[in-house]
Parts: sequence; structure tokens; C-alpha cells
Amino acid sequence: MISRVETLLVDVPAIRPHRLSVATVNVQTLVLVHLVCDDGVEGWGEATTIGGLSYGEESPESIKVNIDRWMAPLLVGHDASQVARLMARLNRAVRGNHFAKCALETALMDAQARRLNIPLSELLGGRLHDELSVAWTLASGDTEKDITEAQSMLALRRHRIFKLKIGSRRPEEDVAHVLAVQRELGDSVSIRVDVNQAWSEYEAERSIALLEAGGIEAVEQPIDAANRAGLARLAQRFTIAIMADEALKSPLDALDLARGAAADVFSVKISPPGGLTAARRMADIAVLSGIALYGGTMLEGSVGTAASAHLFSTFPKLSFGSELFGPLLLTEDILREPLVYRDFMLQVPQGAGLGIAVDEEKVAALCRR
Ligand SMILES: O=C(O)/C=C\C=C/C(=O)O
Ligand SMILES: [Mn+2]
Repeated sequence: MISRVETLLVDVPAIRPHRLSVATVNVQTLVLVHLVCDDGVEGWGEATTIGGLSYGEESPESIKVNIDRWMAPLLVGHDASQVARLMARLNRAVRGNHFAKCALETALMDAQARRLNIPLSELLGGRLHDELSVAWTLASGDTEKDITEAQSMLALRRHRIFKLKIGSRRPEEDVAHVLAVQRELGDSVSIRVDVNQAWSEYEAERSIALLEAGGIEAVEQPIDAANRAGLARLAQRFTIAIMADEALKSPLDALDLARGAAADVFSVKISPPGGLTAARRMADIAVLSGIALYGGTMLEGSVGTAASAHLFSTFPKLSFGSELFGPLLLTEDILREPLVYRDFMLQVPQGAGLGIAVDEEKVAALCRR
């Protein structure tokens, strides 16, 4: 039986300002859900987002208040082993709130997998991979700094796939920045860009033509998430991969994008669609539609990153790899043993449940009162 559900807000400084077109992240607020059951089994989940309300419609504070007031009371006192039934009950009573639901489902699944003494991946269809390639995002806002940072990541053998955040400068400045980095790093690395919806379709047409000519591998969400027809026109027009991200807020969005051939790649994330089960449905739609997969991040900490890694490990092919680097962007880690990043890969945890141990004293010391 579920005894209690706690939602903790943990503010962790980033190693450097992380500049997206929608927000600059100096401090990341981890939204952690801690589930305690009366059989002594515990589970953790995470609902971290980016830039307050500038990326999505839930903020750390709204997630906490909505879980505490409207969702936790639907779970406490109920049988923790009935995860699907509990989530069905939650989905009947609560509209939207996908990030909050993701944290709750993850915590329930973490606990149930621990109860069964199996890794979480085995509740999600079974793992096919024990490690995932991890891209790094260059987002310092300065071309020279980005190049130096990329070279150090290569030297560390931590990353050789780089995603450049653009969209806050004039398109021609952004394109020049990207091509300068590409020229400097050479063909041994893969360079992609993420515009986070900042361009009009007209700006996207002109800019993507230049990026394609410059050998860039993919363009993530160049235009407004709601403009699916525009994304389809861009996907048909160019050979460079067009990746959907913010457009993917549910498995139904995935179906609509697939029906309209509106993207070459889906960035699958666990929170926007509402959890691991929904994210897995999105990936199934991509696989069946011949759309490539990329394992996305919301700059979660180690809990959400581990949960994402367990899910992504069950995908047949992540042809664009993953970007599960969130813990590496933060100055504090909340695990007793940090996740293992080695030889350009993240090791998918092997233990029961998420396969991690949260340092509860550290979380208690860092979390907001
Ligand atoms: O900020 C990053 O580096 C990675 C992903 C974040 C959001 C997104 O993909 O839009
Ligand atoms: Mn993105």
C-alpha cells in the first residue's frame, strides 16, 4: 500500500549558463517524487522542466502543488503493485499535467520493479542495449567557447555528437556560428542544431538550405510546434533530417506527425507525453512509420535520466543516439553513485528498478523548504 508521496524541489546550479532560444538556464530545479510504501519498498521519479514556464505549460512549483493537492491523494492508501490501474485512475481524474504524471508513473514503476527485483527496462518490454551514445549540447552563446568546450569533450572521450542551440540571434548569424563550429571540429563529429521553434517557415527554408549544404546532420523543431503542415513541407523539401520535439506532446501527436510525414526523426522524451508508457507508444509509432528515433532530455537530473535510459534501452534502434547528459550539466549529483558515462556512452543501470540509489541526505540538504 502507498503510504506517502513527497514532491521535492531541488535547485542545482549549472556548470555554465545554458542558453536556449526560449530561456537561459543558470540554475536547474529538479522536481523529484519520492514514493514510500508500507512494505518498505520506495520509488523515485522526476518531472524536471526547462526555464520555468518558458518551455512548457508546467513549472516546478505548479507540478508540486498539483501533485500534492490533486494527484497524491488519489494514490495514497492504494495497492502500489497495480501501476497501470493507478495511472488509469489518475488519467481519468486529471487532465494534462504530463510532467507530473511522468514522475508519478516512474516512481510507481521504480518501486514495482524493485519489488520484483528486475531492472525497470524489463517492465518496459525488455532492454536491447546496455549503453547509449550521448550527445552534448553547445549552448554557451559564444562560438569560440563552444569550440573549446567540444574539443575538451572529445579529449575526455565523453561526446562526439554535438547539438547546437540556436534561434535567439538573427538566422544568418546562427547559421554562420554553426558552420564555423562544423568547420573547426571537422567530419569526425556529428553536428545537429535545435532551434526550439524560433524560426518562421520562411526563415527555416533559407537557413536549413545553408545548414544542409554545410553538412549539418539534423535540424530540431525549427518552427512552431503547432505548425505540423509547415514541418511536413520542410521534411519533404530537404534531405537534412528534420526532427520533431516540442510538437510531440502525446502519442496522438506522434500519430498525426507520422500520418503527415511531418518529420524524419522523433525526439522521444518521457515527460512531455506523460510518462514512460506514453513515450514508449510514441516510439512504437515512429518505428512502425519508418521514422528514426532520438532519445531526448528535459535537462533532468540523474533520476529522470536513469528512467529515460531504461526506456530508450528497449528501442530497437536509436539512429540519432541520445542526449541524456543532464547530470553532467549540473554542479551537484544526488546519487550515492553517479551514472556512468564512458567512451562516449551512458551505461544503462543494471540493478533492480531504476538501478540507482538517491543520496537522501544530500537531497534533504539541497531541497527547498
Ligand atoms: O537543452 C539541451 O541541451 C537539451 C535539450 C533541451 C530541450 C530541447 O531539446 O528542446
Ligand atoms: Mn529540442
